[in-house]
Amino acid sequence: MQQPLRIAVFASGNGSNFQALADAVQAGELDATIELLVCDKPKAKVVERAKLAGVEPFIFEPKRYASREVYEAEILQRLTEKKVDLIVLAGYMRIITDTLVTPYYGRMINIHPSLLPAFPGVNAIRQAMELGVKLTGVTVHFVDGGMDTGPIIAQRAVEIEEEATEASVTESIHAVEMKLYPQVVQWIAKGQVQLVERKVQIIHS
Ligand SMILES: Nc1nc2c(c(=O)[nH]1)N[C@@H](CN(C=O)c1ccc(C(=O)N[C@@H](CCC(=O)O)C(=O)O)cc1)CN2
Ligand SMILES: NCC(=O)N[C@@H]1O[C@H](COP(=O)([O-])[O-])[C@@H](O)[C@H]1O
Repeated sequence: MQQPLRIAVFASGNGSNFQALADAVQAGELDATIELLVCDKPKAKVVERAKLAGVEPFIFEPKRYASREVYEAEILQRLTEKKVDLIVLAGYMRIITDTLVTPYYGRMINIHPSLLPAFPGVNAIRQAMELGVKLTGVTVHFVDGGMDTGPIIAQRAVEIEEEATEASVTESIHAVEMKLYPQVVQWIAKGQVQLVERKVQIIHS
């Protein structure tokens, strides 16, 4: 009997993706345990969601640390104590340094609200709307030292209708994310995701 995947979710905001993962675990649809929520914003709604879900929070304030590397070293210690297998970035709005990328390369993923490599970084939906693209979407990728440059695991397209607004596109993208992210984490939990150099192969049973 395979042990559940031990994951840590990193988030900075509302936490709808965290909630989708926690709900999937609760519903028996995700063979994982959420061992830790790491959050850089003490007042973020995701902290409340974690408490309601019984997930231990590790909340930190970057400005209280000498550097990114210092707070990431403290986070790494907690991840090691918790024997975390996979880091899941879910709206975590901090650039991650090699302090975490090096030990967790191939075991750290991110969800991004565009079809990378288009529109990396923050405000991806606004970037897409301002450029007038007709198709955007969602990308789940492994995290490397670059910004949204890691090997792509899965993508889903979202059409931008004529009368669409940033709010309506955000709603459509969130709906896709909340379905896709738990699916991808379950593929990883079942050993169905293989990273070969910079290409990702999904083994569908
Ligand atoms: N090494 C990596 N770190 C992160 C990645 C990644 O692919 N590689 N993805 C991001 C998520 N992200 C966009 O997808 C992103 C998050 C944050 C920023 C950013 O500039 N953050 C500022 C602080 C913003 C704030 O004060 O709230 C910063 O870190 O100085 C850009 C892109 C997660 N990390
Ligand atoms: N650059 C990363 C980025 O923009 N991530 C995006 O932040 C949102 C978090 O929502 P949530 O807090 O409700 O899960 C999600 O849409 C995610 O794709």
